[in-house]
Amino acid sequence: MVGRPDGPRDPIAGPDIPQAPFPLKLRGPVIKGFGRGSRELGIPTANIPLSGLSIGGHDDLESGIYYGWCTLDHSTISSSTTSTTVPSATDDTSTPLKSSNHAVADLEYPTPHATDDASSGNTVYPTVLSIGYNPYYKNTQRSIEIHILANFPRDFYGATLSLIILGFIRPEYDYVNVDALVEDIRTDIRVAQRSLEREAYREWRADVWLRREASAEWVKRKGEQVGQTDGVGKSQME
Ligand SMILES: Cc1cc2nc3c(=O)[nH]c(=O)nc-3n(C[C@H](O)[C@H](O)[C@H](O)COP(=O)(O)O)c2cc1C
Ligand SMILES: Nc1ncnc2c1ncn2[C@@H]1O[C@H](COP(=O)(O)OP(=O)(O)O)[C@@H](O)[C@H]1O
Repeated sequence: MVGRPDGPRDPIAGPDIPQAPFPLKLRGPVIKGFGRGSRELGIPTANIPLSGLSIGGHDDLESGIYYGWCTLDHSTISSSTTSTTVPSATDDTSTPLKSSNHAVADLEYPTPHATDDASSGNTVYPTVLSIGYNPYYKNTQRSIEIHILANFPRDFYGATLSLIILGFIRPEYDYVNVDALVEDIRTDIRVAQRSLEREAYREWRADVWLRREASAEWVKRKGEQVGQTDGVGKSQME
């Protein structure tokens, strides 16, 4: 795996209009990751199961850092987030630490866009995400890790996260230390923010995929498929 190349980063990623394979539409329940995002990096990332990529047949999507829009449906939290039922990517069954975002606390996040009434689950957030093996940590399993450009008062494990990926920023790299990784993620956040401000990217916030009705329908169908015992998702380690 390559280390990060020297030199300045581009301020914007991707063409003025999203091009194939984008948009990519993913959905899944927020599950536990390795607990490093908040604790070690100060940048929380919401993980969804790898099976989220299968929805559009994107299992072989290139690993790397992407940006897009997402929504959260909090209504699935109460039914699927006790300490025993949240699917976990680790063997760690301890209560997750309260999220901490100290490495990005100074970044100004835009006011989220409400396509509808915010309490109805249709608040659309800009996101930057990593799909891959986190070479700095040498993971053996691929994971989908989504940092939402917003400040949340508490964790939302079990929420259903719907995502539209619109662009690719860079491949994953290994780093000399954690500060170098954090610095690049901070740049990714700014790149994502600027890239999404373009009109042809902004208009995707209104897509039906991000609406609560679409996620509710998906949760219902998934429940019918797997039965009541399995909850709404699988662990990403499966
Ligand atoms: C925008 C973004 C870029 C990232 N880039 C890299 C990278 O280049 N190399 C890497 O090893 N990990 C990268 N990561 C992944 C972090 O290492 C990962 O989020 C962290 O290990 C937390 O994992 P956890 O949520 O499973 O605890 C990136 C994460 C984000 C959100
Ligand atoms: N801005 C944010 N973006 C993503 N997740 C957030 C954010 N703020 C709080 N969270 C919460 O923090 C959790 C991620 O914290 P993290 O330390 O990375 O743990 P994990 O390894 O379990 O993913 C998410 O699952 C979510 O519940």
